[in-house]
Amino acid sequence: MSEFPRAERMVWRGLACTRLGLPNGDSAVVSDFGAQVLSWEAQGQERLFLSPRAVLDGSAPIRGGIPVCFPQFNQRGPLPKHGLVRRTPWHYLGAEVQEGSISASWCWDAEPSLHADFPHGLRAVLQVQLTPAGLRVQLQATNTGSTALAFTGALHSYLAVHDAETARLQGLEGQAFWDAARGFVPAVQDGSVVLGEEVDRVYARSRAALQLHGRHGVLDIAQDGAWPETVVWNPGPALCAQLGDMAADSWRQMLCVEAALVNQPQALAPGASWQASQHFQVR
Ligand SMILES: O=P(O)(O)OC[C@H]1O[C@@H](O)[C@H](O)[C@@H](O)[C@@H]1O
Repeated sequence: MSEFPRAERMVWRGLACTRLGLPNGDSAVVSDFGAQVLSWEAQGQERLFLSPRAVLDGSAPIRGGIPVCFPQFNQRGPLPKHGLVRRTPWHYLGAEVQEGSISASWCWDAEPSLHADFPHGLRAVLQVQLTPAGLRVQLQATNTGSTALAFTGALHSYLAVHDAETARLQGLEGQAFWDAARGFVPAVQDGSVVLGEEVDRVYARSRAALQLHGRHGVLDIAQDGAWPETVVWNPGPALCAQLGDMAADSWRQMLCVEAALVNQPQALAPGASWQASQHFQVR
């Protein structure tokens, strides 16, 4: 803890990271690998899930925290699942103190030669801002090449759940969705989302913040309109048992609530930029 907001470069569980800290004790740890937030502590509680079996040696995407899926969501295109940037180091740009808060940024650059299926110039910048009891993550994309491109993506936030029996996600009631775990059949959300069976749903974004209710209070989850969809994912016990980087009961400890761009790829003309953020606030 220190008197002022501060950013510290460090090695955290073997990974080059930046730790952001506030005078009230809140902190966030962000890895250069994937520009991935790995920990966010607010009001003395860890708010993100990081799998006890996460691979942290740079050989695979990290299971937990806030992976950045970009420039492709899931398997909706020819690139590796969830895109290129979650499996590679980003360049740390530095940190900036604002009144009562601190933010840090990372960038990732693609040249047309980077990947045969993505022959474009693209720059991604991720900014992570820590505020009292809050965390804002913003992704910016700029077409730095000479050809038009289109992308999909997500901030794949793994939120910590401390009591699977009573945890519930509110705020999606009445929203249209389809569930990849149930044959992609269009449906409308009835009531809260609870943990149990696998859910792999893509919802139309809700204008109002969602609320994750749990043992440690309520977490408000908001995303701006440039993320048109919200993905809610929990593998449930059967799929979780097949995931080598999850413990058998990890599905009971997390719920992914992802700010996403899935259904309609975003076009970017040469020189054009796009940006969108997701915001978490403990009540
Ligand atoms: O195991 P991965 O590649 O990190 O993906 C996890 C999940 O990510 C979600 O965003 C997808 O909707 C799921 O279909 C997918 O299984």
